[in-house]
Amino acid sequence: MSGIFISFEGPDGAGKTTALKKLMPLLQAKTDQEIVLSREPGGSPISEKIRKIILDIHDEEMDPRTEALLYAASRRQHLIDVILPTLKAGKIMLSDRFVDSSIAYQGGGRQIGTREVAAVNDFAIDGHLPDLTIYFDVTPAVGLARIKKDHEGAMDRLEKEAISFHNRVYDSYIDLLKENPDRIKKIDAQQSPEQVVQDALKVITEKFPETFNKGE
Ligand SMILES: Nc1ncnc2c1ncn2[C@@H]1O[C@H](COP(=O)(O)OP(=O)(O)OP(=O)(O)O)[C@@H](O)[C@H]1O
Ligand SMILES: Cc1cn([C@H]2C[C@H](O)[C@@H](COP(=O)(O)O)O2)c(=O)[nH]c1=O
Repeated sequence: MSGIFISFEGPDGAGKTTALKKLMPLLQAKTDQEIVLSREPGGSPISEKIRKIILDIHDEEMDPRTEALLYAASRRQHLIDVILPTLKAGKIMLSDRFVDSSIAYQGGGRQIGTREVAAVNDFAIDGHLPDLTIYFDVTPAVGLARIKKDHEGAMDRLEKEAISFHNRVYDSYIDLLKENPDRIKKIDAQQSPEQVVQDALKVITEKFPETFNKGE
């Protein structure tokens, strides 16, 4: 039995974390394969340590390329510690963010360049791309308003960036969607939380009908 790797992407405040919590039990009810949920940056002990450095609001002077390398390093360790063992065991891996986040945030947002950031990440991921990526589409204005309402006083270093940064991230995601129509599927994340979960469930079960076939 081979595993399935699904990543979840979107601008800050898109609602991925909220949706994943509700999606997990719904998906698990449709398959006998175990589902593992993780996140980036982080997801394993070393990667979580790197996460703290990257998102620390006091690291104002962090160079953009240092930031890109840290995200890639965190990703590499997460891949080795969690993603590959999960897939090798025939389980289903759900990751809240993966390589597309680096292309959008560091490539586009930080203006390092998508090819440059992809090259660094090629070294880190060694060809291991998700089988499916669900992109939560929300405008930066809506996403940031949600975050401000939720935890304005505890916003991280990336969330605190200017709206121009978040607009570039958004534009890069749209480019990624156009460039990867088979792998990346968009859902409207400005709908109600319940509808967002239903749409994500539909995309996943339609893509892998033989895996998510319980209770049909
Ligand atoms: N569909 C929705 N409509 C309105 N508010 C939502 C919706 N989904 C999530 N939210 C709210 O938006 C905020 C951000 O949601 P969440 O943390 O799930 O987003 P996220 O994609 O994980 O963000 P980030 O990547 O920035 O951590 C939370 O306060 C959450 O309750
Ligand atoms: C993986 C990854 C993430 N980011 C950014 C995106 C968010 O602003 C934070 C992560 O916080 P979250 O609340 O866990 O979503 O980091 C990035 O810039 N590059 C990446 O590769």
